[in-house]
Amino acid sequence: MEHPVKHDGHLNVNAITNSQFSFDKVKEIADWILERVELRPKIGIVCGSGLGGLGDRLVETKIFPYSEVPHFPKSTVVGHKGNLIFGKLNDVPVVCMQGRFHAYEGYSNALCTMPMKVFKLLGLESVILTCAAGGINQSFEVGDIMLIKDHIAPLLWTLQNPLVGHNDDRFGPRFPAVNRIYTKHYRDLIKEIASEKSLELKDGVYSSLGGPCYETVSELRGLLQLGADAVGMSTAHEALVASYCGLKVLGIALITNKAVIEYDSENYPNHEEVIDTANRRAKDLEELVSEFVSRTFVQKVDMNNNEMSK
Ligand SMILES: O=P(O)(O)O[C@H]1O[C@H](CO)[C@@H](O)[C@H]1O
Ligand code: HPA
Repeated sequence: MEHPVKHDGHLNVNAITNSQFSFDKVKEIADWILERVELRPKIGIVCGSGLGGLGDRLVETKIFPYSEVPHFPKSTVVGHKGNLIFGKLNDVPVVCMQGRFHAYEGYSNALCTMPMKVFKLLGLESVILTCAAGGINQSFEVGDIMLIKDHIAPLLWTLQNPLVGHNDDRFGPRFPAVNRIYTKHYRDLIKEIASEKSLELKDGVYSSLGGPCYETVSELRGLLQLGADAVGMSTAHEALVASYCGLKVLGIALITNKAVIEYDSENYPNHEEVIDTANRRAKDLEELVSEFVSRTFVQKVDMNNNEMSK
């Protein structure tokens, strides 16, 4: 597709636009993968900080370190291993990103969300985004698991939005609606699974800022006023691009620390606590996700059989 903005015969690609990942470039990545893997998963999983154990649960795997995948950058954050894994989770074919890319690593939001476009071209229908987050909601405890029902992402209100730039309709529409990013029937299903497992699931709004610094007390108070329950530095832009690409989205945040909303408190957030909590609580989250994956798959097979018998 012809890019509308040209300068001296070259594409006028700003540092931060989705033009960095044109359809052809994303297709090159997807084709490279498809040539090397036989599995054709419908579900993708992104592992948040310290939550890479989900990837280790896969069997019959084919593992690509990000360094081997064309146009994939390095994962530089502790708790993000940097592997793209194809395999089976609870007998269901999945692709798992064991580690994500963050804007504070120096990557544009277009790059951070590029894997969602790759997922689309791999033929995926859904993505499960997991993340570590600080609990702003004062009733949340460290270790709680929060189902994301919506997000507040101030950076997406600016030209840092990864959809800024030439729109390629093969990915999604120019003006996507974003009031239903986190798929309702996925949220209902995971609540049902959690209740069967007697696991308490909080429901809340995830907010995301750019990082890498944690938030000031006043920023957190502001986010609380806006209706945020948790805060992190990822996920919202991935959810946006996944939904724009037509993927169904499930978002789960592990509350790894309490956001400090008292001035002059002795407490402060730190990545060691984030990783420790994630390691401690990963098992419940992994089991929830595994069960969710097999139930959605079974529902899908049922639906297809019903469709075929009609
Ligand atoms: O969102 P994930 O990748 O889970 O990680 C969260 O944890 C890190 C901060 O401790 C930040 O990267 C924040 O976004
Ligand atoms: N703030 C931002 N990102 C985070 C936090 C936090 O408190 N905890 C985990 N990721």
